[in-house]
Amino acid sequence: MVKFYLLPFIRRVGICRRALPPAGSGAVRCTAEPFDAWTHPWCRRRFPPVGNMSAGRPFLACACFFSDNIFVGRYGLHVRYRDERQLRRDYGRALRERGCRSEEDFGVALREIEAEVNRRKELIYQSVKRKAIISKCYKRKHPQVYTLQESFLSPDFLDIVRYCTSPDAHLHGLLRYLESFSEKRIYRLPVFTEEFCQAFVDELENFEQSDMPKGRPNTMNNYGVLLNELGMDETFITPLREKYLRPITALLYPDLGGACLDSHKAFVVKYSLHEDLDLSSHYDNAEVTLNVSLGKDFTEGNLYFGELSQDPTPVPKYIEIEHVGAQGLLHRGGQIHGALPIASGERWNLIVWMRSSAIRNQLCPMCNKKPELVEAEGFGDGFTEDLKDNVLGTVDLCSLW
Ligand SMILES: O=C(O)CCC(=O)C(=O)O
Ligand SMILES: [Fe+2]
Repeated sequence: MVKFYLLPFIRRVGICRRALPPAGSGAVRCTAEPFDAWTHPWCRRRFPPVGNMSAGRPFLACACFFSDNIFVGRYGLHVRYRDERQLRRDYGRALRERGCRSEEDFGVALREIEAEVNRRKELIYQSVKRKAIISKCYKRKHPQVYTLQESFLSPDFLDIVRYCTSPDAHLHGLLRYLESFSEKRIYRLPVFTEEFCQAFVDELENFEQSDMPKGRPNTMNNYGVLLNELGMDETFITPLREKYLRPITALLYPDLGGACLDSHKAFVVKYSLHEDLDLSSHYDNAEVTLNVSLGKDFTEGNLYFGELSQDPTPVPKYIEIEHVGAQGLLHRGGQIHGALPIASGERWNLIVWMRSSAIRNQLCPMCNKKPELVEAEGFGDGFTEDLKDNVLGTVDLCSLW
């Protein structure tokens, strides 16, 4: 495992809560984590503990985060960046075709890319700082929305979860409850109540209007809120994923680790006429994504979905899907997708990128290689040190959960 310079960073600000076990030490194998986990009502299987560890192992990131999938907004292009020469060689033509014609244009793009690489290198440190300030100084308007309660969830969603956790649940039975879109394994389901969505968006607007420090949700969305920085991970998103979503994804996406989605990155994206209007085509750093429409009032802004990133076709077939308030879409993270421009109003959507360490430890979905692991904070990018030498093995571990 590559030891990266992020750990000194983290230690310096005094927030490091763990030490990585020395490579190859028995500690990696430790699964004796106190399981205050969710227990499946019928099979009594226990799910991994809430928190930022997976079976006793800290979450990690892949080093490709600092060089791959860098989005050059002005040309709508994702690039891999090592140095200027490599950029000219690998992307000179694609950039020219997109309007980057002069040396001056190229210089501007290069500076944009370098700024993004530097932003990524500073990201953990900045995010930890923001989170600490928000937790100390931000005055919540609707404190109740920070802790998931069953009353926030649509009764139809609870029926679906009940079905999925019943002893004889199977995929075809579940599909009767969901709206399916083509063969792309995209499904619509009710998630929240309208009242919850309104209170949640009102809270997010209150935060947005405050003078608290704010990070960008991801490399492509400029507006919205990172929910871990707001303090919603442990009390809201983790129980939502573990107790409610995972029984559903276990049936829908068993091949993607749907039964063992053990971490996430959750954020809210916001589109309005004077901010972001749309979202370019991309795939998510996730095995499975949940996208819930929270409101407010808007027109247009549909999502579109193409092929899987690993199966590009010469003429990709896109389907367009409308947002339905308080309802969510589940899709594979690797499914190429984007959002069309809104024509009026404001659109807020909750996005949960759910990750399975058992799957991504084999292949990083962002660089398509065996991940080069680097230390990270919180859930990192959902990787863990490989258990391939462990007697449990990753597949067994997955089915244990
Ligand atoms: O705009 C949306 O609703 C989709 C956002 C999205 O795909 C993402 O942030 O990964
Ligand atoms: Fe996405």
